[in-house]
Amino acid sequence: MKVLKFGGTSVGSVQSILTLVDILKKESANAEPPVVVLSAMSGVTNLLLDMAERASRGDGFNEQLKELEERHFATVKSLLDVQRQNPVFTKLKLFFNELEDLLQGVYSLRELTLQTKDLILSFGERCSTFMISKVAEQRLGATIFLDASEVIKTDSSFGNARVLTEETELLIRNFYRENPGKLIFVTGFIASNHAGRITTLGRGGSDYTAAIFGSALNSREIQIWTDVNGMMTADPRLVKKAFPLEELSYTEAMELSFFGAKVIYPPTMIPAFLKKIPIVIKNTFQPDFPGTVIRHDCHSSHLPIKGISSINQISIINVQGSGMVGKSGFSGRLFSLLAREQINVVLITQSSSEHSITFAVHPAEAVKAQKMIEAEFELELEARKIDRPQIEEGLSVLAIVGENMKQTPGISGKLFHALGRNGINVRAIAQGSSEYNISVIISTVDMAKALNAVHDAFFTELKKTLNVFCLGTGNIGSTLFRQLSEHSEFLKQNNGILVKIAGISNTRKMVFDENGLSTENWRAALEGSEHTADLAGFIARIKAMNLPNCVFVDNTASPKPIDFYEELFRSSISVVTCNKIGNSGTYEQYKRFKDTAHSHGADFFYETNVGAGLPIVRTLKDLMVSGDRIVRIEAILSGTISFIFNNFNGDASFYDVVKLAQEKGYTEPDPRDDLRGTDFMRKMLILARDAGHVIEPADISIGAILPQSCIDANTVDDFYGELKKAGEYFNNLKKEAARSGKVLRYIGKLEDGRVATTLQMVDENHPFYMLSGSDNIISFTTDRYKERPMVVKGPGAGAEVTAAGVFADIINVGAQ
Ligand SMILES: NC(=O)c1ccc[n+]([C@@H]2O[C@H](COP(=O)([O-])OP(=O)(O)OC[C@H]3O[C@@H](n4cnc5c(N)ncnc54)[C@H](O)[C@@H]3O)[C@@H](O)[C@H]2O)c1
Ligand SMILES: N[C@@H](CCO)C(=O)O
Ligand code: NA
Repeated sequence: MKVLKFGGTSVGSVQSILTLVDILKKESANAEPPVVVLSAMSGVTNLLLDMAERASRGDGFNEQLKELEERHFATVKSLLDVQRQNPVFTKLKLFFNELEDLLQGVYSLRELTLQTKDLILSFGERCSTFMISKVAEQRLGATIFLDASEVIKTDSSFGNARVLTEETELLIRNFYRENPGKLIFVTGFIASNHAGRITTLGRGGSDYTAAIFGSALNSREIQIWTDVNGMMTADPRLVKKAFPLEELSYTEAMELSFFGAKVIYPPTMIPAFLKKIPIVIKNTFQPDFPGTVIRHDCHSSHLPIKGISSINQISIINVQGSGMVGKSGFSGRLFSLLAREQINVVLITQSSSEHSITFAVHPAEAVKAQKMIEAEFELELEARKIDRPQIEEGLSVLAIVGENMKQTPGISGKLFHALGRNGINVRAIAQGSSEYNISVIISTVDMAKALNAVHDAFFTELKKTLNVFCLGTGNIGSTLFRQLSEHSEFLKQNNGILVKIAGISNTRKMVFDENGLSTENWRAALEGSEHTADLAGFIARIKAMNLPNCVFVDNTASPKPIDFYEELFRSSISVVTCNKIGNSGTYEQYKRFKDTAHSHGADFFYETNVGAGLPIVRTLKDLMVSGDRIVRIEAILSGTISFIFNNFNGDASFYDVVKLAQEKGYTEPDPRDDLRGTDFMRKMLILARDAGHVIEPADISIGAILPQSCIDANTVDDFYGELKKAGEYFNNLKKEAARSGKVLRYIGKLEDGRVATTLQMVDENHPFYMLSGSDNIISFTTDRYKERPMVVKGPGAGAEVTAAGVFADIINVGAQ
C-alpha cells in the first residue's frame, strides 16, 4: 500500500484535480488502493487566515467568504455530474456556515486565539478533501472521506501541535482495518487533542500527515505530489542549470531543505525515515517524470555532492576575546543562553585557537542575541576578557551537501577554488566531521554568482559557463564571433565549456545580455542597442552583472582598455587580449598586471601578443616554469614584414605588397606600426619580460626598414604616398640581396638581456632563409636546448589564426 499526498497546487484547479484522479486510477489499477492525503486548494489557507485576521480587527470578511464558497462550488460544478452535485453542495454549505459562525464570533469578540485559528484553517483541508473524494468517487467507485482529526491525536499546542504517536498509530490502523480495500481520502495538516478540539501540525503539516499514515500503516512508499520535478541541485530561481535529482538519502534531503522553493519540509518526514519508507517527490503537472526518490540506502549516484543549499539572509555574531582561550564552559554558557531565548543558531564556527566563536542567526534575532550575550557576560566584558559581540549583516549561507563527499579528498578544494576564482570572500566556514555538508558564509550580493560558480564546478556533466565580454568588433573580433558560432556544436559535444557572450562593445555601441548574445546575429543586436559605447560604463556594467566565470576579451589596438585591466583583475575577472599595448608599456605596469591577476585568482592570457595563434608565449612559459634558462631567442615575429619580403619579387612594387598585406589582415590597424618595427619591438619586449628580464621599450634597438621619409609620415595616407615614392629604394635592396643569393629578413634577437631588431640579408644556410606567406619563426636556445634550439614556425598573422589563438585562450580560462 502507498500513501499519496497532493499539495495545494495539485488540488488547486479543475485540470489538476482531473490529473490527480487519473493518477489515482493508475495507482489503484493493479494494487491495493492508496491512502490519499490532500492539502487545501492553493491560496485557501492564506485566504482563511486573512479572513480570521480581518474579523479579529473588526473588518468585514464576507467578500472573502463568498470568494471561497464560489471557488469550491465552481469546481464541483465543473467536475461532478448534476445529480451528484447536491449532496456535495449541502456538505460544503454546512462547512461554510460553521466557518461563518466562527468568524462572526471572532468579529464580535475581536479576539483570535490559536485554538480558534486552527479550527478556522481546518476548513481548507476539509472542504478540498471532501469535494475531491466525491469527484474521485464518480470516476473510480466508492471512496471514504476521513477527517484526520478523528485519528491523529496531539497535545494542545495549537498552531504546531505535537503528535501522540502510539495512540494515533493505533487509531489509524483500526480505521484502515475497518475499511478494507477502500480508496481513503484524508485531510492533511489537521488533528485534534484529547478534548476533541481541532489542532494543526505546523509547517509542512500535510507532508507530516502523509508520513504519519505511511508509518502507521507500514506503507511501501510515500509519494509527495507537487508542482516541480523533484528536489533540485540548487535554487532554480538563481541557478538556471539546476536540475532535479534522481535519488537522495534522508540525510541529504534534510541538509538540502533550506532552498527558497521548498519541495518538502524534511522534519515532517521523520516518521517515514524511522521506518525506512522511501519518499518519492512527483510532479502532478508532469506525472510521467520520475521525480526524486528519498530513501535510506541510495547507491545509484556517483556524484560527490548532491546539491547546493542556500539560506539567503543571515547575520553573524562574533564573540571573541583572550578570556575565552582554554576556558571550558564558555561555549556551553553561550549556547545555553541562546537556546533558552529560543534563538535558532544556523551555523557555528570556532577555530582551534579558541579566541573567537562565530555563529549565524536569523537577522531578526541578531540584536536580541547580542543584548542577551552582553547581559550574560557582563562581568567578562567589564574585565575585558571578551570584546563586545559584533553583528554583521547582509550575509548568506551557501552549503554543498552530499554523503559521498565523506572521505573524498578535494571536495572542499573545489568549492573554495570556485569561490576564490570568482573573487567571493568567505566570511566563515563550517564542516561537521560527518562530512556531508560544508557551509560557507558569504556576502548576499555574491549569492547568485557563487551558486552558479559552485554548481558549474561540481556538476561537470553540465557545461561550465564562461561569461565573456568582448571589446572591439573589427577584424579579429568579428572573426572570433564567427569561429565561436561555427564551433559551438563541437564545443557542446567535446568540451566541458559553454562560451556565452554576455556583452559586446565597439566604439559606437554596447550591448549586454546575461542569457547570452547570438554569435551569428550579434551585429544586429549591437547596432540596435540603446546603449552608446562608453568604456568606463561597459566595465562598470560587467562588474555590476556580477556573473560567475567572467572573461574580458580585448580585441582592440587601443591604449584605452589597458587602463581597466587592473580594475577587472581586482574583481577576479580574467582578461584575454590580443592587444599588445598593455604588456609593452612600462615594466612596472606589466608586472602589476601579472601580480594583480595572480592575487585575485584571475587569468591574464595573451598568447596572440606574439606570433598570433602560434604557441610561443605558452612555450616560453613552459620552459621557464620547468626551470630552463633562456640563452638566446632569435625570431621573425612580424607577419606583415615576413609576407612583404616573401612576396616582394617579380614585378610587384613594395607599395603594392604592403597594400596586399593590409588587405589580407596581417597589418596592425595602422600599418606604420608594423613597418617602423614598433609591433616587432613590442613582441620582443614581451618575450624578454616573460623570459625574466626587467626591460623597457627604450632599451630595445629597432633597426630601420624604411627610408626616413616614410618613417616621418604623419598620416597613413602620407605614409603610403611616401612608400610609393620610395620604390627605387626597396628595389635596390632587393637587387643587392639577390646579387649575393640572399633574401631580406627582419630579425629580432634577445641575448644577455639585450634586444635588437635588424634588417638582414641571409643566405640559404641561415635557418630563417626558407619562409613563405606571413610565416613567423622563433628559435629558443636554452640550457636544455643548447645544441639544437627549439623552433616554432608557421603563419604568424591574419584574422583566422589570431582569432583562433584568442578562442583558445578563452577556453583555457575555462579549464583553470
Ligand atoms: N591582425 C593580426 O594578425 C593580429 C595578430 C595578433 C594580434 N593582433 C591584434 O589584434 C588587435 C585587433 O586587430 P584588428 O586587426 O582586429 O583591428 P581592427 O582595427 O580591425 O579592430 C579593432 C576594433 O577595435 C575597436 N576599438 C578601438 N578602441 C575601442 C574602444 N575603446 N572600445 C571599443 N572598441 C574599440 C575599433 O573600432 C575596431 O573595430 C590589435 O591589437 C592587433 O595588434 C592582430
Ligand atoms: N601586425 C602583426 C599581426 C600579428 O601580431 C604582424 O604583422 O605580425
Ligand atoms: Na602566439
